[in-house]
Amino acid sequence: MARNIDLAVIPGDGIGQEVVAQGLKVLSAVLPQDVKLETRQYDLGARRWHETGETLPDAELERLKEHDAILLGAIGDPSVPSGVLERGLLLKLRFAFDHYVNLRPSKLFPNTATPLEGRPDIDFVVVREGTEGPYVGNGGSLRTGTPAEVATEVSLNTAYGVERVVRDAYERAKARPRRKLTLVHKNNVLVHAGHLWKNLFDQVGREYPEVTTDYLHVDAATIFFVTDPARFDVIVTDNLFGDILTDLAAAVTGGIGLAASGNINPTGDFPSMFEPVHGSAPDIAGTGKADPTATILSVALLLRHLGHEPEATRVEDAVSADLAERPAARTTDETGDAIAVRVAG
Ligand SMILES: NC(=O)C1=CN([C@@H]2O[C@H](COP(=O)(O)OP(=O)(O)OC[C@H]3O[C@@H](n4cnc5c(N)ncnc54)[C@H](O)[C@@H]3O)[C@@H](O)[C@H]2O)C=CC1
Ligand SMILES: CC(C)CC(=O)C(=O)O
Ligand SMILES: [Mg+2]
Repeated sequence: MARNIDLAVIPGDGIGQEVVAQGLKVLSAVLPQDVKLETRQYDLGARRWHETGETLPDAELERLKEHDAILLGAIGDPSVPSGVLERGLLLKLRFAFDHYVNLRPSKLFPNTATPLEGRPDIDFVVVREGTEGPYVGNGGSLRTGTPAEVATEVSLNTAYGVERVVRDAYERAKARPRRKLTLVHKNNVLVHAGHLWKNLFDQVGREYPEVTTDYLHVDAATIFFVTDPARFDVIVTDNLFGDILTDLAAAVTGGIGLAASGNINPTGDFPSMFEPVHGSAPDIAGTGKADPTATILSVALLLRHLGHEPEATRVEDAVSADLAERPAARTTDETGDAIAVRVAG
């Protein structure tokens, strides 16, 4: 495997620009001298759309394919109609690069805010399906804008798509000490998609007798995320449920500013993409209040994905140490600097 890293960087919108700068700072600081980091910035997002009407031109998509991985900040801005950039840029990337595993780890770090009593030992990972479900854009509206309007948003679930993500989740569960996998869906109501998921979950599970399994309806899962999150080890779920659950997971494990993610293409046919779970946070953009930790932890996931395990661990340890001593009032830049100093030293 090539030791050098050829990275595409899409800072995007709002705080995306601010947090990605900190992620890159830490990445440069953690890499040993014999690993060369090459980055290419892609100007994609609201500014580009206003100037040219483009979201993600095909030529850029082609060029992005050539990189080892992508680091993304966040996409979306109030000045652009809702969905234009989210669908036309972010989801287009996830679908085009077949990021079918959306990996979202949750850990309760020391000294972080949590509404949970007794600071339980939370360490779970959500494997969110990334290319199907209600996010495929299969829908439309009739009699738009009239009192008789009807709108549909169809959830697409294929045996191919479900089986591969379920199998990935079993593999991850098998490799962890607790070896437990929970399927979250809503198969008491969404019977067509729900039964497809449950049947494949059970079928694939027969190949993993060492993994303990569990099923929860998504509404009940939200209860346990708050009352008993330590019960979870690996969770596998669909695109929409996973999106919602992982914001909740972030809120109970230190805040949205700490939640990292990887959009993984496990086959290696396309570059995987790493980004914080949060969005562009227009309410705090430009204030220096954005916490860059989620992006820095996403850099750790990126390093691990590219085979730089010691460096990934160094970043995670540095974040943990920084959080344990982090002063209350810190700017985005100061947090990036503090973690960069720790990984370098
Ligand atoms: N992956 C992506 O690029 C995502 C993009 N979005 C887009 O971002 C825009 C804003 O979406 P929202 O629903 O407001 O979600 P959001 O995640 O941007 O913000 C929700 C709340 O969390 C806070 N927050 C988010 N990140 C933070 C950080 N690093 N440090 C401190 N506080 C932070 C914000 O200030 C806000 O109060 C929309 O256009 C949305 O579509 C939303 C989620 C993911
Ligand atoms: C903005 C959406 C496309 C996605 C989202 O909220 C997420 O992936 O967490
Ligand atoms: Mg989300």
